[in-house]
Amino acid sequence: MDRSVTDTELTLAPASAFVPAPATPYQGDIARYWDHEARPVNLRLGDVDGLYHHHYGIGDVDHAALGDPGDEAYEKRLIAELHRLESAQTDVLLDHLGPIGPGDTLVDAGCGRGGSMVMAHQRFGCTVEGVTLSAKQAEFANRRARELDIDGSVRARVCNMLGTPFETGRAAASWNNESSMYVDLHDLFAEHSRVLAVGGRYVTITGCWNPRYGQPSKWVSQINAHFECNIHSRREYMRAMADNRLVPQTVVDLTAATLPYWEARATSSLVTGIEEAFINSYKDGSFQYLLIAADRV
Ligand SMILES: C[S@@+](CC[C@H](N)C(=O)[O-])C[C@H]1O[C@@H](n2cnc3c(N)ncnc32)[C@H](O)[C@@H]1O
Ligand SMILES: CC(C)=CCC/C(C)=C/COP(=O)(O)OP(=O)(O)O
Ligand SMILES: [Mg+2]
Repeated sequence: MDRSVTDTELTLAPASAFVPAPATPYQGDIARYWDHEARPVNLRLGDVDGLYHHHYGIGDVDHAALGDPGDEAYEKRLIAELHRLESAQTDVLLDHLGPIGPGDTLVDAGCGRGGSMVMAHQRFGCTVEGVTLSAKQAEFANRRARELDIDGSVRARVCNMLGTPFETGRAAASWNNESSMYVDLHDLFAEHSRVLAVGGRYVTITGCWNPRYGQPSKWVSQINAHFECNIHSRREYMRAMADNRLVPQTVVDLTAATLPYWEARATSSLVTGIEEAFINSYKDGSFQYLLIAADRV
């Protein structure tokens, strides 16, 4: 396992005070990437209701709510609509966590600015522990939790998801929301398997390349270069889960459900230039947007 800090160090330090050294030079690059990230497509969407996401949306665009593209307020409505679809994505992930009660603890591996953690706490009343490589993201998530007065239940730490300080066998559920493409899947699932209670639930929503296409397409390579990540194949997910006592219970292909989000986003003023790669790779079958829910057995 790839540990960068000891349990004792994390127990003694307040959540935000201690920033461990990255376990690898790559992780240092990723920490810097997210420390400096401030794209309007993320901040302006988060400003809609204070839930800040770094993942994509699913579901149909409500064209009636959007109204006439010629209207002055159209762009504002489009931003609200894209944000609604991103929160809908989190809702679907949470739907697959199983029965969670207020006494339970959940783990968000690669928690970003914490939008999914807040939504999980608001739905279940439970404790949510998040980890991110970025000190800026952890500070942001913890500040939002304080503003919402839920900092007793929702906490982000700067920590490598491959070596967390969480107790073995305690978490009722854990997830990766678009964060598994930054790590080796065998190392990742070994750590989820360790922290989860037997019978606990693991859920990921992820983009993966489709082995039926053959190899990663040029669009998939473009997405990797854009985000400095390393998208895995669907087959790798299944194999690494099977090797780590995670048995897929549900696999949902969300590819068709995410296309309306991308097509709407491509028309907005907040485009980042990566929209074409997502749309083309989803359409040519080389890339899939999947939810996998697995039981820890
Ligand atoms: C695309 S963002 C997703 C954020 C969040 N899950 C969401 O849905 O808004 C990827 C996140 O993974 C985190 N990450 C990448 N590699 C990591 C690692 N080895 N340990 C912890 N976090 C990691 C990044 O710091 C970032 O917060
Ligand atoms: C599905 C895949 C392959 C995801 C890669 C991980 C990633 C960068 C997700 C979105 O983050 P973001 O919300 O910061 O990105 P953007 O700025 O494009 O909205
Ligand atoms: Mg985004």
